[in-house]
Amino acid sequence: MFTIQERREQPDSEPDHEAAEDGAPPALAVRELTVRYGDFTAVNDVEFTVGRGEIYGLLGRNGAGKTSTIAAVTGLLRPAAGRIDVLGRPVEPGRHSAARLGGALALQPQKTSLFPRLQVDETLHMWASLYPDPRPVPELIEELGLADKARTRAAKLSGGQQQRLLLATALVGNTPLVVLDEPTTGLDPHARRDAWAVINRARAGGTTFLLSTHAMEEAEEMCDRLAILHNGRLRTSGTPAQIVRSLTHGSTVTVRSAQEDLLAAAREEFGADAVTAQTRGTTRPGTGGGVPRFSVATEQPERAVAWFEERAPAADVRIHRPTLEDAFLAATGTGATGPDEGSEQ
Ligand SMILES: Nc1ncnc2c1ncn2[C@@H]1O[C@H](COP(=O)(O)OP(=O)(O)OP(=O)(O)O)[C@@H](O)[C@H]1O
Repeated sequence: MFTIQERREQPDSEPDHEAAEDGAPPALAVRELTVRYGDFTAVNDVEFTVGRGEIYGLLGRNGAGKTSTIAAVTGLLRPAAGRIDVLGRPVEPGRHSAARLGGALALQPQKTSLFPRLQVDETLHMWASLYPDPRPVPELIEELGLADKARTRAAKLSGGQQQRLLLATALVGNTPLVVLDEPTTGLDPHARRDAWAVINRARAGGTTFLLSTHAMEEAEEMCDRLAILHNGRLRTSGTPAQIVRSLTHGSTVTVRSAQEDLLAAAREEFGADAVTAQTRGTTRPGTGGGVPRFSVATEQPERAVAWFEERAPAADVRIHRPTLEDAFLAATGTGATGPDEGSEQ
């Protein structure tokens, strides 16, 4: 667990996104946001800021409050409390709030928003007509890999093709801020990477993205910064590397070896506290289950591996570096405590 103080001391701590150097307001500022459904509080005092040209990710377990946050940001629901500014202008909730923001913001619609009888090109022309400065539809159809489906009705697209069409409807507005709710769910690995490339190209052109995702690889690859929501609260935020560092305990080297003195030697070399003997697991043939195992917590895994290679050349030695998924599990597991701890303030 970490504190705000600790995070501030990190050398690559987050830049201040309150305002760009030229004094321009950030793409998105969410302050003290609370969303309630009746008596139930789905989003509780959440704050974050997205700088211009950033890709900012919202992570959280099912029901954590991501979609509710997005709905408030895009003006689709009226928050119980808080303030949301897009490019310095307050979001006023209402059915046409995105349009009222003067084409500043586009939201990827839900699949149910597709008109089943409209063709791909017709769908995109319809969405393009809602914005003051839309992107050319044929160009976007090409970019999203839908050229051979341009004249196909939405109802006849596969699930993944519909997902790509939805991403295209969010991008066709050519807006400074694009909000995507799980943009790559249901896409095959090729299509997912194509979608990432499309998003990255738009970002290179200056577009800012707020996106929610359950895909840790996507969050790590795509997002400049992330916020993890847990039970409606902002649990932590920062760059993926900062979040991994702050919520995990460094690298581990796991060792399997039948060499009898190795465990004792490792305790002497790395310190008894750093070495954890594992209880024997499976003894299925070929799994190595019968061979004693232990792990070494270390900040210098390569040095530890070199030490084992010299000391026990036959040992099976592997490095496990903590991942964003490890950090996510630590932040949102049943043991996760202190929802405010480490929040970006
Ligand atoms: N219209 C609604 N009425 C009542 N409760 C709602 C409504 N919409 C969402 N909730 C509740 O608010 C909480 C947050 O829901 P939300 O959809 O924001 O979560 P999420 O993080 O987007 O989840 P998921 O990853 O499953 O999409 C959940 O407990 C959900 O049941």
